[in-house]
Amino acid sequence: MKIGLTGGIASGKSTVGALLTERGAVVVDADQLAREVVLPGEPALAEVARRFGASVLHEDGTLDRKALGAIVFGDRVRLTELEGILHPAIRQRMRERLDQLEAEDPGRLHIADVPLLYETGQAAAYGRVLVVYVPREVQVQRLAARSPELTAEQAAARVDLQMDIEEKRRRADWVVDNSGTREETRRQLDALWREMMEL
Ligand SMILES: CC(C)(COP(=O)(O)OP(=O)(O)OC[C@H]1O[C@@H](n2cnc3c(N)ncnc32)[C@H](O)[C@@H]1O)[C@@H](O)C(=O)NCCC(=O)NCCS
Ligand SMILES: Nc1ncnc2c1ncn2[C@@H]1O[C@H](COP(=O)(O)OP(=O)(O)OP(=O)(O)O)[C@@H](O)[C@H]1O
Repeated sequence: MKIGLTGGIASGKSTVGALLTERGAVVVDADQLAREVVLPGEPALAEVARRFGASVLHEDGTLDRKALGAIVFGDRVRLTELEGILHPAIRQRMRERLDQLEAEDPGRLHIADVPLLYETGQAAAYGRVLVVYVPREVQVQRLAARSPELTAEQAAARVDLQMDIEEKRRRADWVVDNSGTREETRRQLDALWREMMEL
């Protein structure tokens, strides 16, 4: 069965993904695929450069992610334009990667870490969805701590570009609350893993 892993920005998806990997799951990260589809030579990179201009490229032709982020995370219309270029390519790659991994090793649990799983209407593609939850204030705090270049307002604005995390928690099949210590999260994962193994 394919399982979806989601949450909000800086809620702890990668942290939980690593705990699941430790236990034997195979996790495919949509943020990683989003990087692959804009590598030099990929059609999506050419399209991004055409629409957003040379200022979003480094001198060697690779994507300047910080420069592009500074444009799109401050402008919903431009973010939607970027998503229109990248999301179809990311989705296709996710499907291919999961199918390939499942064919190679059907006994394992295959998990897709997709930050925008609910926003992009993909929940139905997964048998179960696990949401990594922290309250909005903790999201903003951890995002600001991880990205010192952002002001508190910019960190809050990035959080608010996504669906409210309380709504994601309501829609979830499983919830891991990552607002406590890493040890507390690990303990929740141990219990959840036993449940997952019985699927
Ligand atoms: C704008 C880009 C180049 C900035 O790159 P950067 O390396 O600084 O950030 P990174 O990709 O690691 O994303 C960090 C986090 O930002 C959030 N985020 C990314 N894209 C979006 C988006 N379209 N809407 C809301 N939040 C987003 C996610 O929580 C993600 O985990 C990049 O985020 C991007 O290409 N975004 C569009 C593709 C997309 O929607 N990716 C989300 C996963 S499918
Ligand atoms: N339980 C915790 N206690 C304290 N800090 C934590 C905890 N879990 C994660 N963090 C920190 O919070 C930040 C966000 O965690 P992580 O990168 O796992 O989130 P994410 O949901 O994958 O983020 P994004 O979607 O933005 O890539 C990281 O700096 C991480 O080290």
